[in-house]
Amino acid sequence: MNLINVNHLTLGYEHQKVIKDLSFTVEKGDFITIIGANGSGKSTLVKGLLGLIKPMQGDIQYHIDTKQIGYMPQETKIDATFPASVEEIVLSGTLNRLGHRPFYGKKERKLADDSLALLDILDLKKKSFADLSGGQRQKVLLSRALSATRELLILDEPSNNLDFSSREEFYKIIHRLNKEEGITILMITHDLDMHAIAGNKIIAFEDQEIFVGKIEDYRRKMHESL
Ligand SMILES: Nc1ncnc2c1ncn2[C@@H]1O[C@H](COP(=O)(O)OP(=O)(O)OP(=O)(O)O)[C@@H](O)[C@H]1O
Repeated sequence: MNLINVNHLTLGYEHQKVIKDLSFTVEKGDFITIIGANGSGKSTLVKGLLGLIKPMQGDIQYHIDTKQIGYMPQETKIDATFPASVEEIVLSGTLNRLGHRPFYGKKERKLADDSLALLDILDLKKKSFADLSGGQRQKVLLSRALSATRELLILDEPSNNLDFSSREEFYKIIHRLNKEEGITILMITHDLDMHAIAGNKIIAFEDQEIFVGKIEDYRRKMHESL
């Protein structure tokens, strides 16, 4: 089942085209890794998928309620000294579900608790975000995205700033969410270690072209070009 169809998409800013004629599909259960050098267009693609910038050419067709797309930004884009508790941050993931109600209800609180429990960090609920380690903060931000949706998550460099073991743990969690919870994942990563690149599909921004395909085909291509 296709969740998103990207058709001949060209994206960019004013007169600069960053992504040209890109086509791919996001199917339910996919785990798509997005790699590429700094400035190659990864975040631009995510902005396009989130509807924050409009296609210059081509289009994106959604076969999913766009409210069911959860986004986890780079941790560096969040002020770590932001004076909020873990609970408040994770609850804010449910804002889209509130509609016209001004306050969080029982349902939202349960969802936030469930999301924390899913990542085994319910014990952090009352802590201040500012007091957490980098790895814990990433999990809190992932819990917030899970409070928004269990359908499709877009993760922007979730392993940024994490030490080796926290990174390994984080990748394991994301894989579990994909395999066991059936959550479709699109993940930007800077981690070019082929072992870290996992999932079933890859979008690789290269010098002259964008490779879209299966991870094993990408591995083979890289191997052949050595
Ligand atoms: N708001 C903007 N206005 C104009 N140009 C932009 C804007 N955001 C990004 N760009 C340009 O678009 C190109 C792609 O940037 P983008 O942020 O998508 O790259 P990226 O692959 O995500 O990089 P990084 O790995 O550093 O996050 C770059 O040349 C960048 O300067």
